[in-house]
Amino acid sequence: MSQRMTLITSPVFIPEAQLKKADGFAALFGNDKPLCLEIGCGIGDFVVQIAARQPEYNFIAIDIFNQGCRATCTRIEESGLDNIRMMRMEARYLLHHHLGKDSLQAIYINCPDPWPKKRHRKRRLLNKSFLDLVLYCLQPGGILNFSTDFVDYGEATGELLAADERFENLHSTAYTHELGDYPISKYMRRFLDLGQPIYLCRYRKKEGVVIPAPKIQKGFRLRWAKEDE
Ligand SMILES: C[S@@+](CC[C@H](N)C(=O)[O-])C[C@H]1O[C@@H](n2cnc3c(N)ncnc32)[C@H](O)[C@@H]1O
Repeated sequence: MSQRMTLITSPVFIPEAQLKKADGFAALFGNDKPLCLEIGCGIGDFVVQIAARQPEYNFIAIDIFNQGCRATCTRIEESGLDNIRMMRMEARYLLHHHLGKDSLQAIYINCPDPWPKKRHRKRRLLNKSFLDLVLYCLQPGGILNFSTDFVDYGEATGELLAADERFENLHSTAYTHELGDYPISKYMRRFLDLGQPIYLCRYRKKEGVVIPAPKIQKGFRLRWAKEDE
């Protein structure tokens, strides 16, 4: 799908070159609070809710969709919160190139693209090799949070995580429909309003788990418009 590109000049938007120049996220935020990441933040409604509740953490929100990045920047600015930054970046690219071993306190992935056709399932973000990368970047005790409205994606991810001994399940079942105080994103709201349950998985990386550095997979670097570089 082609995107209508607009230049993002928001002070909370961090082009990759700025991150490289700053030499890390602590310098960007001006403090070394633990870092959390939301992947595929859409219009940014979730990250603003979670960051407002947790001022003791810094949050990076990423999306590959230029218009979503714009909307997120506007939301962050309107919130007045100083613990969120937005980047237009592909998840695996960011994790491999800018977030290292044990660098994240939490990862949030809400309603990722479900790729419902069987022949497209291999394009889904959540799979075994992605989990290796997630585990490498999460610090011991760090939490992976995943939600989806899509039955097959929820069941498959719940099974994958429950079978992975490197994680401790924060719920008593592989996934749950009980959201508790978990913030509701735009897509989650849309499906809840239609009466469809959300599948929520929350898993903690166990202490003492050793993850070898995952190999970079080819083929996921997207081409950016010049102005976002
Ligand atoms: C279905 S929307 C969900 C948006 C939001 N999380 C919500 O729940 O309202 C999925 C979002 O993930 C983004 N996305 C898809 N693949 C991505 C990737 N590999 N890295 C970063 N963002 C991605 C899309 O651009 C889109 O904005």
